[in-house]
Amino acid sequence: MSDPATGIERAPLLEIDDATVLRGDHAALDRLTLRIDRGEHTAILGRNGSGKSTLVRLIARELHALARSGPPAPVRVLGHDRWNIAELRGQLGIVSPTLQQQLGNEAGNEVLTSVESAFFAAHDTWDRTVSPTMRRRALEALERAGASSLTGRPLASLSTGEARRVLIARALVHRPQALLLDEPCAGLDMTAQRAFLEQLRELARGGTTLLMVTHHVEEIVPEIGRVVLLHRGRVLADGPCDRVLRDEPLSAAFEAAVSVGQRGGWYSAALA
Ligand SMILES: Nc1ncnc2c1ncn2[C@@H]1O[C@H](COP(=O)(O)OP(=O)(O)OP(=O)(O)O)[C@@H](O)[C@H]1O
Repeated sequence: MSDPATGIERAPLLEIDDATVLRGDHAALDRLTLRIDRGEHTAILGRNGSGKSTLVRLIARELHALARSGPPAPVRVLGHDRWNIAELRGQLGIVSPTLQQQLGNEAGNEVLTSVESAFFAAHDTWDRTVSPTMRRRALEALERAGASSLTGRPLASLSTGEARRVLIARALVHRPQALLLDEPCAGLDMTAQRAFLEQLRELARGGTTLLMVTHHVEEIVPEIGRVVLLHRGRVLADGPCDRVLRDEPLSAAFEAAVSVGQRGGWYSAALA
């Protein structure tokens, strides 16, 4: 869909329509319907096993919804249901534990080289000449991810938090409209977590839409205006933070008495 006034594509960032994903003989996502607009910073929150990683892998085309006859397609990103993986990554940068593991496998590489290699992954080419434009964009992505100072270091020497920043830089190199972040703070201590979240806030303020998938309320940055609570593969609650991040919905989602606190735009949760 395009805006007649501007000609700019206005399709939502993400549309999931009645999608069921089986893992084993069990529906990890059960007739899930979700629409997220561009610029709508959103957290998808749920306890272990609620279907969060399955959702990320569905969006990333690593898993597929059950086939059904007729439109609409179960997953559309920016209005399109048929993307090749490289094109998709150009529009929606993905930061996930799987990708972090892949980065770990390149441990011998240097940081800038690793970020530049994202261009070749996206274009599936044998010619690996780094043009001046590619170098400029890789350096710019490192800067935006707060990772410029890591240039020159081998990946193997980086801490978990530093490696996560390099992963974000790799996602940003294509200047995507949005970042899909699966458990972005896993493995970070509280200082590294806050510094990393501040970097995400910068990106959000700079126009990159954040889609954050997490089981930690504390990771929901103040820029995020909408929370989708996932429970047993279904949407349990969906709405503004001040409506969803409350004792009652979180207690239902986590199947325990949860008490929610709020301070300066940040939320916290603990067992009551
Ligand atoms: N390979 C698999 N085979 C069978 N069942 C699976 C498989 N992977 C996941 N599941 C099941 O699918 C459901 C959703 O799993 P998923 O990994 O999406 O949850 P999650 O919310 O990401 O959990 P976590 O927070 O622990 O990462 C769970 O019940 C899980 O046991």
